[in-house]
Amino acid sequence: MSNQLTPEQQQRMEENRRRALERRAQRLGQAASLNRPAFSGSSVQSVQSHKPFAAPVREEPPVPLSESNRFVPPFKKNQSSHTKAPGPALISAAQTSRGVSTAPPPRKLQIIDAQPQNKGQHVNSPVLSGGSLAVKPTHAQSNNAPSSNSGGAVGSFYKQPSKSAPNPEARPAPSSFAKNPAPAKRPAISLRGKCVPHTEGRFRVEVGFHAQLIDVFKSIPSRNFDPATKMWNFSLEDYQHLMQDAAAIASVSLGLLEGMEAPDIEAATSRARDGAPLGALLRLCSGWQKPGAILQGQCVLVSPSKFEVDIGYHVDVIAAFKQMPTKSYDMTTRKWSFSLEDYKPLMDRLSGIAAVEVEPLPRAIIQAFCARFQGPQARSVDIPEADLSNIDPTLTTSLMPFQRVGVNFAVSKEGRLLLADDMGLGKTIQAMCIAAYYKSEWPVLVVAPSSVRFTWAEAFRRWLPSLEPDSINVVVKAKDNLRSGLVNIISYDLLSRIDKQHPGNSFKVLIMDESHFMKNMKTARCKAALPLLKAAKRVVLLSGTPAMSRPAELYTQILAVRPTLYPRFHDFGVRYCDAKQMNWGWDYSGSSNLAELKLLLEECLMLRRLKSEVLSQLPAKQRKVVTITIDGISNRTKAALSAAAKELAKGHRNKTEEKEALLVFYNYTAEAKLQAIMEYITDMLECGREKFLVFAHHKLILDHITAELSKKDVSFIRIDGATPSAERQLRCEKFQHSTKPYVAVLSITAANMGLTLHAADLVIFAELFWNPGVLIQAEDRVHRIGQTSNVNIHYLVAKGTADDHLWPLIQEKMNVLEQVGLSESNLSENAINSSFHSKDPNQRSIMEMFQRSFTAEDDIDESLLVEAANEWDDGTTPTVNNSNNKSTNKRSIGDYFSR
Ligand SMILES: Nc1ncnc2c1ncn2[C@@H]1O[C@H](COP(=O)(O)OP(=O)(O)OP(=O)(O)O)[C@@H](O)[C@H]1O
Repeated sequence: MSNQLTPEQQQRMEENRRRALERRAQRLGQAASLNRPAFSGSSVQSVQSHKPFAAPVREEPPVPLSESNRFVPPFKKNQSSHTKAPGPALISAAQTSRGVSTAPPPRKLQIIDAQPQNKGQHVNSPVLSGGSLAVKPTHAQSNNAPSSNSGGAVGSFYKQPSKSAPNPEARPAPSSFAKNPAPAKRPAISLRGKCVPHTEGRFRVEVGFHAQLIDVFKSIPSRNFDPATKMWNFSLEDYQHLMQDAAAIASVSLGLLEGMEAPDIEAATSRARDGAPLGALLRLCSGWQKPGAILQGQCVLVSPSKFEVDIGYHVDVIAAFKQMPTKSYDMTTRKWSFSLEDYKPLMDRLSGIAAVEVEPLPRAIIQAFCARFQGPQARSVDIPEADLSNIDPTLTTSLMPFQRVGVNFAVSKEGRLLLADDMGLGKTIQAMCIAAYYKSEWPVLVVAPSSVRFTWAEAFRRWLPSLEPDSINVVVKAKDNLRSGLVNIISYDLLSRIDKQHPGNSFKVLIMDESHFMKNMKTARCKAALPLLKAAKRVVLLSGTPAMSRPAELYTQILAVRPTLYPRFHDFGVRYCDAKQMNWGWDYSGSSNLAELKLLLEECLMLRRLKSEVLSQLPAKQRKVVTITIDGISNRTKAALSAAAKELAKGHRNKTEEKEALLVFYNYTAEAKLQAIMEYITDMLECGREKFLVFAHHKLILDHITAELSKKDVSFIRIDGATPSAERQLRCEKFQHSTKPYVAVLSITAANMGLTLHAADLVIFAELFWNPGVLIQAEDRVHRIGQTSNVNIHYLVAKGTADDHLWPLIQEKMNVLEQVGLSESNLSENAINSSFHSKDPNQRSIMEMFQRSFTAEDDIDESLLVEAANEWDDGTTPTVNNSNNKSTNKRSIGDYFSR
């Protein structure tokens, strides 16, 4: 690509430069008129005069503000200092700390650069250049990074630094975290700025251009750039976050916002150690390439406290290794590893060997594990127990020990995490508890696959009974209000049709269920979630399978939780996706350094427990009610369903008629659930459930599922009444031994016994059946000897259908079976769904009718039932009142039961 600028470009640059100079002159003029120092690169502070994070040394006179632009901070803690402040002018941060406020003394963020900027460098030009880094196939690819969008699917999640932006890796690393910077190396602050009140609830940063600072701005969720003033403004919520990140830029000093607490940089950096301050460690991340090197190697983190140097043989390298006190050589892998406390001394030695180039640990790793570089005395602290006393005891007392650990982890990460527990480990209850911990910041938004929206609503009702039922808002139409409830639940698909930019549509607490739905930045789902993620303070991502095939799929989720960890996808891709430059661009489909990635995720944002790890805490069978919706059904089915319900509510002359009416209702229920059932199965597949069983009763449903699976090219077996006995075993074997995703589509009545399918641990009941004994037998196709996991049973239950009556009936009968020891898990404990306990006397009587009609002693001949269902499926709709309106050539349902 040519470096020549066109005359047009040159003219534009010149104009920009002129404008920038004008702006700067204006600022200097304003500053002079306020009788205070201007933000200038020339006002270099004496390095002797301060320590990082010590009380400010630069005394700024009060900034006069008029009454109209007086800023009232939202934090009670400091408000007194303002309300008591005399006169129209606000007192400065320094004065506040000294005189009035009880808050800890605010500190001026002054950062020391190891390598001072060029004197005379203009504040409006990028402070540091990208450097001239050698591009090598393995290590130096990031210097050849593509522009923001070349990150493929994920390149533009949070706006990435543009190609022209200097590479932050190539700049001297900040030393803001140094406790005792070496005096000789202390740098100059080249750019000063300050935070001032903006509109209500926001502040802006008045500062000149600094590429690295712009990167920080762009990583702040609530950022907004005002083109008129050319200034960035942010929500006060992000103040601490921004100031902490800005503090890491050595050459920048930002004045505190009046009335705000000083950012807790000390806490963030207290882990940095004397021997290897973070700044010094971060400096190793840049400038490590050696154009003349003949041997290349790489440092890789291999445990939270150890790193390995992957490099070929070189006598000087081995000599350097041998001098390290914590050295360890693995004879099998032939690799040397060291404790992190030896990282800096070793890297210093290796950098002195001209022929050898060793890629350092990435910046993200250094920041995440900074405490571990301090040596054995500074190993990680236990995660503290979160105070859950303000949360409904129904929820907190039910948490299993590992779930409590999950909540503690989330709180220790300030409500931003990826909870990646194995399926069925209760991510829902943990997420609700985490959200409830931050209840003062509600309303909360839950984004979930559409098939489980109502299940979420039920879960909130069940576990947080103190919530008013009408405070739970399930958004079903694009024009519905997204914030009408305290708890709001919406599907990913609907989200993409709602105006997220609407100021009223942002949430501080966000739960994204099945967050791998966002794995591809290009999808509408991901784009829809983006503005919400940027604005949220607490982000709880839930997924049992955050990445299904490659690490690149994790990127958007990492960015959603920790935007500053890997702000550029390309850097992530080079380290963990084995990025390769092809003719057509970069290929990020590979994987590399996976063990290190796992360590990084676990340290910073991810918690994942496998069933095998917590098996002793789990019941052997875990049943779950999945509330599905039949909203999308045709008017014809809707009308038929309600006619069937009405017919059932009428008195009936005899038992046969009663049964017939019930079965008609049951049959129409099958029709109504068809679409939602398939939607749920599709979601399960998309969530990475590889092998599972789906039981249904109606041929209509079995046919529909198998047809749809064929269309999706998903392998399946089907066993129903028409499957010859010899064939059954073969099909089971096929399912058991297959290594690819497989679904077993089974008839409740024809495949509930005699089959072993324990290669799966998930059973979905697409339909209910009135005989719980049959259901338990069906469940036991996976829950049997040979099963090494606990099994999950999902019952799909649709409101407004026969399920309303069948489900309580099943629950009651299962409880009876459980009491006599015939059902292993207590359904009322594990799968209770209070809204299905109908108090409506009319519904109750229908349920009793079901109970009466299908009691054990009067059990229906299953084959007749199947035949009846088949008849229905064949398109002959039996009439409710068979005596008046009987089909001439087909028997009605009533015929099957009149004996
Ligand atoms: N502490 C608990 N006490 C009682 N029931 C629980 C508890 N934790 C989870 N469950 C039940 O276990 C079932 C599975 O929980 P949940 O659906 O939250 O799992 P999950 O991790 O989200 O699974 P998936 O990844 O399949 O969605 C649900 O019926 C839930 O109510």
